[in-house]
Amino acid sequence: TKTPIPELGVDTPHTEELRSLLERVNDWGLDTFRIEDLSGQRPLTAITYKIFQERQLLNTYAIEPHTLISYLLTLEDHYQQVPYHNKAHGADVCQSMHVLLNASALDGVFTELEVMSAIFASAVHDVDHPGVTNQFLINTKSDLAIMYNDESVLENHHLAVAFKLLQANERNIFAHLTAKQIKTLRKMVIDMVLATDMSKHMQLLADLKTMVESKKVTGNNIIMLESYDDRIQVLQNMIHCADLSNPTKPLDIYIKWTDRIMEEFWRQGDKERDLGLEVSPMCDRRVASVEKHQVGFIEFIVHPLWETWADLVYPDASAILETLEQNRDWYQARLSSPSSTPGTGNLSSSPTNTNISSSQHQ
Ligand SMILES: COc1ccc(C2=NN(C3CCN(c4ncnc5ccsc45)CC3)C(=O)[C@@H]3CC=CC[C@H]23)cc1OCc1ccccc1C(F)(F)F
Ligand SMILES: [Mg+2]
Ligand SMILES: [Zn+2]
Repeated sequence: TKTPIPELGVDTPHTEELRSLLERVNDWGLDTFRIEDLSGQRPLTAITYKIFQERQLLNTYAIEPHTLISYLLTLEDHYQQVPYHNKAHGADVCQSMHVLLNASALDGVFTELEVMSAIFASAVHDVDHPGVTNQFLINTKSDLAIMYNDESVLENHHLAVAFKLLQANERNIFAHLTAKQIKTLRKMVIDMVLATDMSKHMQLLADLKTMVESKKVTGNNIIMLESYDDRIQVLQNMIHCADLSNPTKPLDIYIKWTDRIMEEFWRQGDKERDLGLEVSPMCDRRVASVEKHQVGFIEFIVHPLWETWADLVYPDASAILETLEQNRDWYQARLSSPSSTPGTGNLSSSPTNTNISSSQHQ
């Protein structure tokens, strides 16, 4: 006899409002920040629990609700309180992956196990992120860099933490999977989370372009993926797209993510300065060029990736690509013309030019 689980998996006085917000879990641009506030600071548990229910994964894999909630709450508690790579980002990438999996060009393409692997991988993909880059961990000869020999240090750590948490019986959500299913899920989750290391970006994108050029579809425009390599390559690009989806979201949400990543990189710069290390150019709050970074990020990384993804699943991601291009133009415009109203030094914040410091950092 255990304590009954609340309807939405989390204890909150805002059940009505949270329920209606979670009804929109299938929509691109869901406001994860609002869900964080309404769920008692449990966005990852609330969103992932809703997605598992929505996809009937608890029934398909005989997952006990208590076990899923226990795993999700503990997973969420292992996300660190850093400005960007915190539990809200985990929740956001998980929900974004959920929507990407619903593309009609992918209808019936992935098995239930592959779908659960993708949702799980997204939810865990940045767990225990310390708010500094791989390069910083390597440069400072951190225990993590020593442990993982400078290779995808963060991403290896996220995976190890995620799987370690499964070892407790009360958290083992995969207890009723066969040995073969667990083996397959584990390999796919490892392959997906390792693919979120930005140093793999160029290779991932090159392979995706090759796949688009040789795209094979069925009669009703559904992509055919024969080999494991093809299937995992698409799933790797999906989690990578979800991880790089901030600039494709509604502008007010995108700006909040920008504020958070800037603060996280600037705090790293502060640490580098205090350690007498060379401050990475993108981490120096004294040479703040927020708009320049966003325009560069979209031009060189985000748009090439999303343009290729939009080709693969055409026409499913066209609206997302449209929003990305509008957001790029917005930042571009603020780059060329200084702010119209004098005195508001902060240029990267919301259209109403509110002061950056007013935005909430976790
Ligand atoms: C919402 O905004 C961002 C969200 C996530 C990231 C993330 N960035 N990166 C890397 C950081 C280094 N990168 C580059 N370094 C130098 N020159 C260029 C030129 C174009 S990219 C790039 C490539 C992207 C990560 O590894 C993070 C972890 C995993 C996924 C994505 C995360 C970056 C955001 O804004 C951009 C940015 C912000 C602040 C400073 C610099 C940048 C900058 F534009 F530089 F990225
Ligand atoms: Mg990461
Ligand atoms: Zn991430």
